[in-house]
Amino acid sequence: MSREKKLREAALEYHSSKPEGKIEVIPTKPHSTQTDLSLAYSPGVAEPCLEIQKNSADSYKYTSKGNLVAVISNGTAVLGLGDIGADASKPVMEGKGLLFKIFAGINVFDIEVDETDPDKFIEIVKSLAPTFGGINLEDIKAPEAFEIEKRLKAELNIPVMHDDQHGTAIISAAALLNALEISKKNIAKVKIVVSGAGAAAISCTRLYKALGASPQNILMCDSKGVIYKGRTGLNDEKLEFAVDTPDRTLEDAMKNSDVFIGLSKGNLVTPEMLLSMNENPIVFAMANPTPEIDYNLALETRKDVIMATGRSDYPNQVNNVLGFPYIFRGALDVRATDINQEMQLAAVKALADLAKQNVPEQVIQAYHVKNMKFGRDYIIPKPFDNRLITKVSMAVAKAAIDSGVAQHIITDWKAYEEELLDRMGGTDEKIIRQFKIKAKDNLKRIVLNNAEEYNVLKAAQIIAEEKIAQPILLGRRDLIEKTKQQYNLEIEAEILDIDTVYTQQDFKKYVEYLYNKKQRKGINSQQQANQLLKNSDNFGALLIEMREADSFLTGFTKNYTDSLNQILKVVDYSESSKKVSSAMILLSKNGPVFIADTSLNTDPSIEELAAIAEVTANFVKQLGIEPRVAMLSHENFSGNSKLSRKVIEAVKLLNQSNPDLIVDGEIQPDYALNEQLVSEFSFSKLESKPANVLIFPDMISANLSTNLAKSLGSIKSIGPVLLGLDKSIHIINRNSSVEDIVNLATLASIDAHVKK
Ligand SMILES: NC(=O)C1=CN([C@@H]2O[C@H](COP(=O)(O)OP(=O)(O)OC[C@H]3O[C@@H](n4cnc5c(N)ncnc54)[C@H](OP(=O)(O)O)[C@@H]3O)[C@@H](O)[C@H]2O)C=CC1
Ligand SMILES: CC(=O)C(=O)O
Ligand SMILES: [Mg+2]
Repeated sequence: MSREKKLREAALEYHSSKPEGKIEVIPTKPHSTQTDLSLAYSPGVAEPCLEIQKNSADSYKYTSKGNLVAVISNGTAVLGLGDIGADASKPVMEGKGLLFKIFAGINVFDIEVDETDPDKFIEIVKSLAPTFGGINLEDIKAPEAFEIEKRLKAELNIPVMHDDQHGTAIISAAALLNALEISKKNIAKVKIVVSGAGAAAISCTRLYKALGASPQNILMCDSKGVIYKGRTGLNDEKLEFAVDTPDRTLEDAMKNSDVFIGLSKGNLVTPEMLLSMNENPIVFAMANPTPEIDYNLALETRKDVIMATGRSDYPNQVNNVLGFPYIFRGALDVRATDINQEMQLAAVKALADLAKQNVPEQVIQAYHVKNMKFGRDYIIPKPFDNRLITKVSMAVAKAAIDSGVAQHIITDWKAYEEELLDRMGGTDEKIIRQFKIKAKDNLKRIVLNNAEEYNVLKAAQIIAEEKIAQPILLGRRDLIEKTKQQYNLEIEAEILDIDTVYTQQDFKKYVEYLYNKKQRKGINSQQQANQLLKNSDNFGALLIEMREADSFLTGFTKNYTDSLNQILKVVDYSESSKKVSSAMILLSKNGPVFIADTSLNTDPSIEELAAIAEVTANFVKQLGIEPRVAMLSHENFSGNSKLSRKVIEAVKLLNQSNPDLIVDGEIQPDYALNEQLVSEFSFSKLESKPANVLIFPDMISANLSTNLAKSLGSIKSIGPVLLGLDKSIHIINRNSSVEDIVNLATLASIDAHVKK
């Protein structure tokens, strides 16, 4: 089956599967009791109605208006499909609604209006306006679109934007600035050919002019060919771009041009036309769904082309999806009365700048590549980049305030940034963010072992860039450099070359230190110490023992206990009064839950169980969280089984050694984690609040339960963290993901704040 046919079938199946379409409405307030209904509806609902009657601005306080946008179309220019009517435009409008929601948390009512007369259409939209915080006009053909937008902007005091005009202009301008930078061309000097003279083309070209493009270097073509001075029957917008030129066709126009902007129809550009352009041509074939020239055909035709389309399935998607969600987010958040040019230019700059920053791991994974970097194939951020919401929306909100169209002034930008991130991310992301904030408080030096591995190197890049810690790369220098080059990674970090470190002058001091410390404890000659330190696990751990760095992360290429056994040869754990154990952190919707011991002590004794609880609780305190420890068993406060009696004895020990620690058991996990259920035990030290530390009676049950929760509950986790050592040393699971390494490094860094 051809690619097109497959896509057609998949798209029809996607839309027709139950429930049909792409959007539903979900209540946001409780609605399960009679009391709830008497508040949601009659009689309670009358109260907010009367408040709004007194002060119409209160509709933002008592209704969802402030976060509700209308996506309105009359179906006259639907994508590049043309005038297919209001009815047929609905899938696109629902699609815009979906994108508004997933990328900016904005609710949308899509409204398809069967009216092509501009005056009547304007009246209809105006009469609907009280429902909405903003209006996104979509797929309305030129020239009517210009008049419709102009009048609605003037006559309504909520933000109105015709997406095909300004959304497209903003994105394509950001991409154009970056493409020009890559091809080392000057916007004021390049010859630009624009195919299309409709809503999108006119508005985009106006913005390029505002950014420095020279009017005499721009040739615009519509369905009848080049728009030249003297051509009859041109509307005002087209007249604005009429130039003196002998060129009459798109083919003529494209000769010796530098930039092609396609906002017209599919397959209008031939390979010959592309070949007639200057060196390093920039081609934005943005018609949807079929570009003016196919992506692959363009690249087969010439290698030096910087190519973009409006589609998701090729690199460089220049599509207004990168704009409208964030532009409206910023505008709604400051209750802007307009979306003006200052706000649009701020969005252009934010987008162009973002493309030059390193790409987050989550985006790289979504596109199944190893790295993306500013260049020919990456001139503009990807839609799944979750930095867009902060970068673009904040820039837009700020520009709205500075240009005087905001009714709500943001002063605490850090808090606004947090609000945006909270709006989009789940609790798990919020928890990780808070850990990162804590780690950044006191920048620690963290040694990352096996740094020649891509995942470790990429994690190091993120750790350095986000200033979570200062990474030191431990591994083979030649391989580290090779991986860096292969994946185009730039990392600011010192390298410790494990292959040459022992040939260096000061290596002796490590050998002597280890020998002096561990003689009579298994290392009884300098030669033995020397040999041990050629192993990177041992060497890394010794660096922390000797305080040459603050934290050590290893384990990527080994199994957990092999790494641990190496480390324990070097660190002084026997002097530690605590139990060496490990904990996993589940990032539940109610906050982090710490589970121990998940990997080391198979069947701990009473004393060991108490010690595991103690080191875990201490670690939780270090993170700034008050530990509430539940000692788990298969029954609640009954002591019927041997297992439960072990747990009860451990609780007693803990009560003696740590009288202030909130700890109790034996209790079942479902009770310990549920506020209502735990309050059944009024005598318990947990005092009606759920626990956040779960100590299992043995390692197997802890390990299996954690895996079960992660798999069935799709809960994210961090860990395991290694507890009970005097130093911050942690072991990642073999082949951990980049995200797992970064998260564990974050906790290791906080651990190092305390363990000096
Ligand atoms: N990638 C993106 O983000 C976006 C892409 N677009 C795409 O841009 C295109 C235009 O959309 P929009 O401006 O809203 O629609 P309009 O209906 O307002 O404009 C369409 C324009 O295309 C011109 N055109 C039609 N056929 C030809 C042809 N054979 N040669 C040259 N020009 C031609 C029309 O010419 P005439 O004036 O003579 O009728 C008209 O100027 C669509 O394909 C749409 O999908 C739009 C918005 C965003
Ligand atoms: C992307 C878009 O809005 C269009 O093609 O019309
Ligand atoms: Mg559109």
